[in-house]
Amino acid sequence: MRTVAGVDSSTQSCKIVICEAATGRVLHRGRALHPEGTEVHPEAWWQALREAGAGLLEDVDAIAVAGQQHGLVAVDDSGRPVRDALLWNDVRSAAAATQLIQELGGPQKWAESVGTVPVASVTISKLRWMAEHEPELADRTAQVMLPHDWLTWRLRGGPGGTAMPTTDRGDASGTGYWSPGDDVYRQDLLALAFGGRTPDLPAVLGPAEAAGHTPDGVLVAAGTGDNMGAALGLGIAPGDVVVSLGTSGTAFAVAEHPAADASGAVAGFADATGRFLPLVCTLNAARVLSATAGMLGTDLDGLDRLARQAAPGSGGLVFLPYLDGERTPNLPDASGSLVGLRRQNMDPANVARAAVEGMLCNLANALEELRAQGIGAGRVLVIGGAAKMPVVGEIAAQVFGAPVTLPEPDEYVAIGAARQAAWALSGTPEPPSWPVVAAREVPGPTELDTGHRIRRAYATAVSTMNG
Ligand SMILES: Nc1ncnc2c1ncn2[C@@H]1O[C@H](COP(=O)(O)OP(=O)(O)O)[C@@H](O)[C@H]1O
Ligand SMILES: O=C(CO)[C@@H](O)[C@H](O)COP(=O)(O)O
Repeated sequence: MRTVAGVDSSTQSCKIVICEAATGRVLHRGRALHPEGTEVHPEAWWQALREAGAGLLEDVDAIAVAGQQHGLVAVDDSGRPVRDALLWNDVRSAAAATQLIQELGGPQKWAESVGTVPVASVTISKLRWMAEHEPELADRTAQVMLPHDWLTWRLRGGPGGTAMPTTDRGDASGTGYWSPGDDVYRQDLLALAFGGRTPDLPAVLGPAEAAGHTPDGVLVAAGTGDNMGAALGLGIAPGDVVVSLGTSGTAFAVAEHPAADASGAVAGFADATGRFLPLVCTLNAARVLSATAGMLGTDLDGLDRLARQAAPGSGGLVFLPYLDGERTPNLPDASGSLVGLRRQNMDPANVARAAVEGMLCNLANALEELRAQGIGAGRVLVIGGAAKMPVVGEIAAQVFGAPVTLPEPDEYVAIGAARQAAWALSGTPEPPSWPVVAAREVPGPTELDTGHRIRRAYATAVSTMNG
């Protein structure tokens, strides 16, 4: 039996699944935590991968890594990182993004050039920040790569070895200097951002192409970004929209054509199959719930119980979930707020429910941004750590005003990476057909008024906050 490993190197942890290559059956799982913070040394991801894969990776036939998108890994001419990686959720590059938009002639130009209008998260904004604030490190930067590129290279020997770094279309599309429409690096934009410097960039591999082999001879597939991995793991159909509630909240769909949204809300990414992955990303999702649970002196099960005790609308409380700033809407310096407190509604149950409603209203707006670009209209699948909380699926249906599909909780990013590894191993034109993911349906609301009321209250609180 041939087996493949899929790695999800996401913000908070590294998760690994070992699957039967022909069928996708998951045989083993591993997990290890990543360090906290928005700056992380890339070797910490490698250590976590080794810890999560201990005793699992020796006998696999192929492996692929799907990683958190956008993180800036800058290395010197010996391949060693010149600083800790700046992650997608590090907002220090917000002003750099604004400068870049102005310098190219506005958001439309960016949307047309690379499908994405820069925000703090995007790699190109981080390069500009580094050029401005750490010019001596920028001068030492010989090559720039992404978290999954680093791990893929590390698997193949990394610094000191003979292998050259690689990436794929999906992850390259989140850099801001690769065009998904034209399939080329935009060296001019790289130079614009990085003070005229043009460090080396990894070769962009096709979907089923292999990056190479580990020193032990295991095939290493191209890998991809974590959201692209989830799309491949779920095997979504045209029209399906995935809402992922991990550290980030994302809403995305597979599309035949690249997106170019000048409003900046929808990022026009590429996917891991040769198509495209228009995506809206929020900075705040699952950790809104863990932080609220902590504040209320309970755990996630306790938060679920409390949220069920409150009525829809949380007695008039609105929780704006911008605890880590926000990316969509683009409010990098925002903080969270609890709006509408009265003596009568000020209890843990209302606060718990308001946190879930607030997180999901932010994602409901993301779904609307996709719809405004003509994307979606089919099933809404909710995945990610926070989807494990039972009340989340119910409130999602209410706030989205539609039925919600809850795939059986699993590591779909890692499964997608494993499927990519099986694809590279098989050499077939299409990915191996793995079984349809088991899912539970939460019916849409019997009346739409309650959901509308919750979303109106949320929109009012947002516009009051924006002055
Ligand atoms: N039962 C649960 N209810 C709510 N949140 C959960 C639950 N289980 C895990 N989480 C949260 O999910 C998050 C991890 O989800 P995951 O999708 O793995 O994120 P990431 O890929 O960003 O690392 C953590 O913030 C964790 O607190
Ligand atoms: O920046 C984005 C998407 O553009 C994030 O979705 C990151 O890819 C991190 O993902 P998670 O760790 O939250 O899964």
